[in-house]
Amino acid sequence: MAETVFSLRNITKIFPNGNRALNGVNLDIAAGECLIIAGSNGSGKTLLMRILAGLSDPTEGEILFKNRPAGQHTRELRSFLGFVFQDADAQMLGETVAEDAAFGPKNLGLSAAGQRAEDSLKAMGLEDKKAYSPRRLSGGEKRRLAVAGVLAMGCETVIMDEPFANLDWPGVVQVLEAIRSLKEAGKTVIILTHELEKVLAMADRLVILDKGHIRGSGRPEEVLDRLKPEYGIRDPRKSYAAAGDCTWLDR
Ligand SMILES: Nc1ncnc2c1ncn2[C@@H]1O[C@H](COP(=O)(O)OP(=O)(O)OP(=O)(O)O)[C@@H](O)[C@H]1O
Repeated sequence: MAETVFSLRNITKIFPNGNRALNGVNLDIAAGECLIIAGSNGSGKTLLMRILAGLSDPTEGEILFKNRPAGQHTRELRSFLGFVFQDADAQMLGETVAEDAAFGPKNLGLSAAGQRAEDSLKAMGLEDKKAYSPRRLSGGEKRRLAVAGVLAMGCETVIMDEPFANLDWPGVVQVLEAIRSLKEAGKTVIILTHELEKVLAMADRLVILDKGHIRGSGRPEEVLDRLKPEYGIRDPRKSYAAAGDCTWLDR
């Protein structure tokens, strides 16, 4: 059994306006697993991962990083956990692709930031675009650049928030290739999405989040067998064509 790297214990988030966005969420994440957290818009996926990354505080609950309270290890956590945000443009900080990939390791004060950037750009198939402005990259390339940036920091865990948003098919394939290389490198990969059909084949485990509650967690097929229409997740094993598959439509 792989080592548990993160444990979220009883995480609850209540906003000042009374919105209970997360309700007693318990989740363990094992080293090297590829976990998909699926949920409809507003189910709490991003918030849960922002809390895991220390970017937002829970109202209640505890986050353990390697069995120790995460708050006491903020620096180690910063270089362990990389977040690829939904808006790839907001994450780009360099004038060139090479500069952008080197930004993270430089910021962490790591040695050989340029070499680290170069290696990670190669791993993401972007070595030919080093001199480009990041703005000139395609959507899929931008996401790969964001992954290269977290790899250059030496992150062992990569969270990807809606990595397929606004991508055409070649872009989707590029991101899937990036996920495959992360898996092959033994990284822990957490993917937040409502587009299960694109990425389910990569998953070791599927977690369903709905209105801030975990409704299922386990082997993808088993979790899908217990999907309820109100979770707002489409079972990717069903066809798009049959009206009978659209269980949430009034018939
Ligand atoms: N400052 C805030 N005040 C009140 N509610 C908030 C605030 N910020 C976020 N929320 C709520 O928290 C809930 C969870 O949002 P979150 O962004 O985590 O959803 P998500 O599952 O990632 O959705 P999406 O797929 O749209 O990105 C939403 O209902 C959102 O409206």
